[in-house]
Amino acid sequence: MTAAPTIAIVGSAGTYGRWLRGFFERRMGLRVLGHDPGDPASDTPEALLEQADVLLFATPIRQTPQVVGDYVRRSGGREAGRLWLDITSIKQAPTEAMLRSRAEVAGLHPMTAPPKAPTLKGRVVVVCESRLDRWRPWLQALLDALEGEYVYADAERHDRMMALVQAMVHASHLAQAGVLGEYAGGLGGLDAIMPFRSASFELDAAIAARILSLNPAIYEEIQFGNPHVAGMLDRLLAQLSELRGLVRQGDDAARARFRERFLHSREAFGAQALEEGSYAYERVGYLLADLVTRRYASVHLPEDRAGSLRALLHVFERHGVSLESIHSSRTPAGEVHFRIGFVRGTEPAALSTALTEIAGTGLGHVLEAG
Ligand SMILES: NC(=O)C1=CN([C@@H]2O[C@H](COP(=O)(O)OP(=O)(O)OC[C@H]3O[C@@H](n4cnc5c(N)ncnc54)[C@H](O)[C@@H]3O)[C@@H](O)[C@H]2O)C=CC1
Ligand SMILES: O=C(O)C(=O)Cc1ccc(O)cc1
Repeated sequence: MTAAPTIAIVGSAGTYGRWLRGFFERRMGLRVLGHDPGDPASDTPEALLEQADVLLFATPIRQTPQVVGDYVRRSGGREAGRLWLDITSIKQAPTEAMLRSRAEVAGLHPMTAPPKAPTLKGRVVVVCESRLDRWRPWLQALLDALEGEYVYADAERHDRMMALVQAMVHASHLAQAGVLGEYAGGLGGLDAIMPFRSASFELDAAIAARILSLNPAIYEEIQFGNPHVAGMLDRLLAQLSELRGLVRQGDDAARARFRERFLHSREAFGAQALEEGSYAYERVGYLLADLVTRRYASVHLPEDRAGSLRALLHVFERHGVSLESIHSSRTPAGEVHFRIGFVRGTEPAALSTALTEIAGTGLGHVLEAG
């Protein structure tokens, strides 16, 4: 084990492979090799096995156990004393395949698509520590550098959890997307439905849209590649069937049964989870409401120093422009920017002068204004 190991990424041209290369090179200052059939200029598998201390599999879920098996064969024992990692969304089969090598083994599962930020700060990462010894301190250094929120589980427990955390959520939103598609003819599609939205509908539609925008192979495999999913779908379907039966029955007994079930689920959640979840929902509701503000500006403050936000706000104050909301988030480069909403009736000329002054003095970069 070395303090600055050479990393090799299998699947280096993929979405996560590219993000990870940037992370290892820029944030950890490590040498990175990579192989990907999609990138003819990438290194050969043999170069990876010959030169790398850490091998990381970032390959499609369905292929990963087979790809790992291929590397076990090619490596032929050279992997002893090295570390093999994977980031597959399903853990059991890839982990079993990696354990057939002589390498130390850990599985990581970032619960997010590669973010636009340079690290996984604030994002949950599941860690399956399968066979760790001398690489444990370096793995910890990697986790520290990634800045994630870590939860530990063995591969089997991970997959059971994912049947709920991912497969159930995806399945129910895909079902919603299907129903919305079927209703589109009669009601005019999502464009016609959205003006009637509740915050819940907006969030659910956003989740469905997100699922439908990302790599379909991942969503397919999260359903089809996890042995715990079929049982979860049975339960989901049973719950919906029972509800449908009660609604069709429609009498007081059915309503009583509905209330009973409702109360039962409330108890199962527990008072604290209900309170926290409801509060989280309210906060998101305020955020969504702020985002529909007619007049807004997104501003990046290039000077990361105490007082620069105050200086920015002072410009609005001097031009008589009142703020309605202010939120911060990250640009694709990982820089913080502020989205500022202005009160109804804001004078467009005053706002425009203020924004011109902000850009002109270099106080802030105005990324977007409306
Ligand atoms: N994209 C996401 O949102 C997340 C992905 N993951 C996991 O990360 C892994 C990779 O996902 P993505 O980067 O999104 O997929 P991707 O499809 O963008 O990338 C996979 C890459 O692997 C390459 N590949 C296929 N067979 C190979 C082989 N034999 N040797 C070397 N490379 C090979 C492909 O050419 C492709 O470039 C998956 O296991 C997925 O479950 C985990 C969390 C989130
Ligand atoms: O960021 C999102 O929308 C996702 O939920 C993406 C995602 C896809 C697969 C994973 O295993 C984890 C996260």
